[in-house]
Amino acid sequence: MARAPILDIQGLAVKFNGRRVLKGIHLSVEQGEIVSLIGPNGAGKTTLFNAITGLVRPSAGSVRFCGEDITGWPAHRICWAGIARTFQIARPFPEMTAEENVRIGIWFGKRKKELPRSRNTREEARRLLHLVGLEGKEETPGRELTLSEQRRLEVARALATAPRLLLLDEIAAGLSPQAVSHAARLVRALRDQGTTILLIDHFLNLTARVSDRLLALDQGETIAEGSPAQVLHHPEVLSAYLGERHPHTGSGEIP
Ligand SMILES: Nc1ncnc2c1ncn2[C@@H]1O[C@H](COP(=O)(O)OP(=O)(O)OP(=O)(O)O)[C@@H](O)[C@H]1O
Repeated sequence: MARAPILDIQGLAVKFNGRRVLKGIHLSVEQGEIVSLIGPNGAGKTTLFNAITGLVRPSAGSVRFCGEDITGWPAHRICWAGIARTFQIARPFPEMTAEENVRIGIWFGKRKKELPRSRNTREEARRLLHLVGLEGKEETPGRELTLSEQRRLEVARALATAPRLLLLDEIAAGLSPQAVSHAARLVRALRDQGTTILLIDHFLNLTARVSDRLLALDQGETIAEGSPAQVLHHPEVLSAYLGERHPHTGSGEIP
């Protein structure tokens, strides 16, 4: 029997004040896949993340995770079920050290009791900081980290809840080419360790490098789905980005 997809979204719709912001999205993600959501400003990418993670309640449709219907569950229960996310604007606790920020995630994710006796929360936090490339920054307060480091800290904090599905919101936006390469390596390494990944990548920095599959949204609807090569050359995707006059280049070109 075929295994159920890890994430199965059917006909998902979200309204804000009567305005339809997501209009019946379908998306199925298999265990171990890296899938990117792309689309111009206001397409509905973050709203889709919010609906999956319980921050907004869908007006129609369903979200199933590992075969279980999690539609409308509160955010903390969805996190405990195994879905973690980062936010577009990283907000580490500014006065806490990087290590303390990650330990909070371990406590929140209720994982302490699952850790092997030999590994306490401090060691686990350090392992995760090392994994995201923040070794040497363990004692640095959140407010003193660079933008790129704060994003990596967000990823470590999300990983601290031991997710099976990780949702990464614009982790490569505004980063240097070197930091984008680091983010790409990190995403692939996380997948290789068994985490399924859904990315939002408005600026298309990571899309072609890491994704198995893309879902392109525009004005709350799916306009294309398929391999990066198929979707990035799809006429509706080109026209959605051109219509926006891409903010990266100002020229309307997809970078
Ligand atoms: N809480 C809210 N209340 C009302 N409208 C909202 C709310 N959140 C999002 N919207 C609207 O929903 C639409 C989709 O927004 P969303 O943030 O999901 O787009 P996006 O694709 O993530 O865009 P961006 O790339 O700019 O982050 C936009 O028109 C936005 O103004």
